[in-house]
Amino acid sequence: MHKDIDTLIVTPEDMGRIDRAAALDLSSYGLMERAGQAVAAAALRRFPGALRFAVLCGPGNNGGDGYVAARALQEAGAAVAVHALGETAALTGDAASAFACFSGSVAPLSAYVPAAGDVVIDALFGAGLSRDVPQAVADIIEAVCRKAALPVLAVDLPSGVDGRTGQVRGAAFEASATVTFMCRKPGHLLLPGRSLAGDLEVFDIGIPARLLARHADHMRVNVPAIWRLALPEQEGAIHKYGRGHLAVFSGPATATGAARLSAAAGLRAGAGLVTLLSPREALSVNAAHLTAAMLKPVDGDDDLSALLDDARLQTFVLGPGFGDGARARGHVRLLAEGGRRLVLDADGISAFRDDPAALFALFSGESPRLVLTPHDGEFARLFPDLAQDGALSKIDRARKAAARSNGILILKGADTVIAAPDGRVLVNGNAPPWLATAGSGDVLAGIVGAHLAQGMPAFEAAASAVWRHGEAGRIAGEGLTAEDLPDAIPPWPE
Ligand SMILES: NC(=O)C1=CN([C@@H]2O[C@H](COP(=O)(O)OP(=O)(O)OC[C@H]3O[C@@H](n4cnc5c(N)ncnc54)[C@H](OP(=O)(O)O)[C@@H]3O)[C@@H](O)[C@H]2O)[C@H](O)CC1
Ligand SMILES: [K+]
Repeated sequence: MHKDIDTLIVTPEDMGRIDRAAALDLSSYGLMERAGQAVAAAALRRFPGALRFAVLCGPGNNGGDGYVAARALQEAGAAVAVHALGETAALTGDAASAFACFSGSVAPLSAYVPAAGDVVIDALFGAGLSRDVPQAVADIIEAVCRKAALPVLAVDLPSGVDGRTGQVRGAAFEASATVTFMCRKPGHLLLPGRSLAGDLEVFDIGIPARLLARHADHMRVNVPAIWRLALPEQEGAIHKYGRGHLAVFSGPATATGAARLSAAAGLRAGAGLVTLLSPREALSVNAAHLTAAMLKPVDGDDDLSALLDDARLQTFVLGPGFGDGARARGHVRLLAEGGRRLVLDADGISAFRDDPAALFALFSGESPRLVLTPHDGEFARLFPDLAQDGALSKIDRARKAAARSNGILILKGADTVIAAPDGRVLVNGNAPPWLATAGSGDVLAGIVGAHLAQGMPAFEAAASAVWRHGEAGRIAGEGLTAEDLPDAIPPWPE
């Protein structure tokens, strides 16, 4: 995968390892000093009208960053009130040094009374939050965010947001902005953490990139640089079969629209040919609405078997509006045994709810050629134990599900996660909120199918599809319907 550290996502645990490795060569207090200075600079830049900065400092190194920021703000001539959670005498290591360098007074957290004109610098907990916040902190959060509605600048993470999962531990600040260090953490990208962090600034405190790359797991933000090298050939492949042939299964006559949305998206996303495989009873309704896509009758496994004699048909989308679970299972078996690539969505996923292992067995053992596109509810049907395990982050869930199914997982949502069986994970961030509309998932399945049909490896096909789908949502704009999305699919990024 691409090496740039700007896209790297690092868990708090890995960041701790990286800090310890960095401390062998660099002063760890130097890192804290730069972190705290960056927070003070962001505070002055973002809140020029602040009457006072209320710096709330916790018992660990997040609090240490707070003491450095408080000193820097004071030196800049700003009014500062510092409040500490717990005994400052109990501070150790770098946090104790940062506290010792701060010459102003420090009052207990409980004595903080939010005042109009205050900007709160939240340095209570960062990467080290290990359980629900204490009641005293929940009370302060309530007073600051709800009652006084003061602006908050969070140090590393809004206190209460779990950096590994993005989940709220008891209560969490809602920050206008967050300054984090070196790399984004999962909690900055996964909901609800992403929306609680506000504007995110990633500040380089001087940890060498080689340490980050060596100690980080394979998690990144989904940006074009990651899959650009896997894009299909743009020139030369003139023949339309050269751009791949995608086949999309239609549902019954009463539910054909979803598959047509997938088919339209597949054409727009670059498949040379798209064929809709329709039950005979739905042929006329499909024919009435199709222009560029072709149409073939498929009622049962015999029809499909005959079709699979055509070696040009390598890529299929099954699920949008499909309905019939038993038929879906039969088709999926034939496609798997025929070595085909498959995007399994919606009803295609639900068809395996009683025996997910049967699905995984069909696609085991080779490089992935199954792409699963569940939302949370569909995910729970195939992976009930993972869905119920509250300790897992969305990243963990997608990664474990990919390993179990030997498929690429697109775990959908406003914070869609894409995972491969080999452990690579991407978190998507370009989807506008209005993309969550009926039929949007059918369009995504069609784009993935088109990318697979053009010969992209499954992980890159999925990741680039999620990205283009997000861009299409942005381009189509607020108020879009799913019908608007295929035409808004952008060309490949430069
Ligand atoms: N490279 C970097 O990114 C740098 C980051 N820095 C900053 O350091 C923090 C992480 O510091 P750490 O000391 O590991 O963790 P915290 O300060 O976030 O919190 C640990 C202390 O908080 C206590 N704790 C944890 N959860 C709770 C809770 N729910 N209630 C009460 N107390 C809690 C914990 O106590 P334990 O009893 O669990 O031991 C600790 O006392 C990072 O976020 C950055 O801000 C550095 O500046 C250097 C570089
Ligand atoms: K914080």
